[in-house]
Amino acid sequence: MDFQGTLFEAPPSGVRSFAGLERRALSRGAWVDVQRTWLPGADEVFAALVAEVPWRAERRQMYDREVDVPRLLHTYGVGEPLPHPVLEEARDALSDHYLPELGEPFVTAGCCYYRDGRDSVAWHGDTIGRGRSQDTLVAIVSVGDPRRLVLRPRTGGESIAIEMGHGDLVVMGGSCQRTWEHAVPKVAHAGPRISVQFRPLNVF
Ligand SMILES: O=C(O)CCC(=O)C(=O)O
Ligand SMILES: [Fe+2]
Repeated sequence: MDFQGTLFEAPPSGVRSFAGLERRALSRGAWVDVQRTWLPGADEVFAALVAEVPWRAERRQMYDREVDVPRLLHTYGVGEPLPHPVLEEARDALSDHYLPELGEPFVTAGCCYYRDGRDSVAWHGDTIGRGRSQDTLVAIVSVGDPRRLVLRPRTGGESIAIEMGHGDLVVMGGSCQRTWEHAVPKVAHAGPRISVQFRPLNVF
């Protein structure tokens, strides 16, 4: 390798490049796409999200008591500006790239803040709304410490795990929300991680 070689290396790909996207077909028409280190400026995006998202803790009823949902949340609805311009570019690039399959744009951005390894989300599908009955896509951009996204078929069977690292893109597609479930399990040690999930209209 001569010195000049490094001068001609490809620049960081940015959100318009899906060249490294890898699709993994799951059963029953579900699939996941993974593109590592996709989001440029992931450090800056992480800092902007920590500082600017109006994070709220949710409570939910668990048997006879109310408990904290173990992560902080905020959702940006249709037309609401996102806390960093790169996230808007990312959403628009995803809308363009997946248009042939999805047939509509991504319009909302759900944000989740996992403060440490005790924060998590239990097994679920994003089935409030159309995900219950129709194929759809949910695109996740992850920043901060890596955490595992685990997926399992609803009918039973082996689960798979995908590590979501700083700047990675993971897209769940096809029947994934209704035929599979996903979770982010607790771990003994983890620093903060923020997930941004882009969804089309009426998918939650
Ligand atoms: O943390 C993640 O990336 C996944 C979050 C998730 O599945 C959800 O909020 O529906
Ligand atoms: Fe989900």
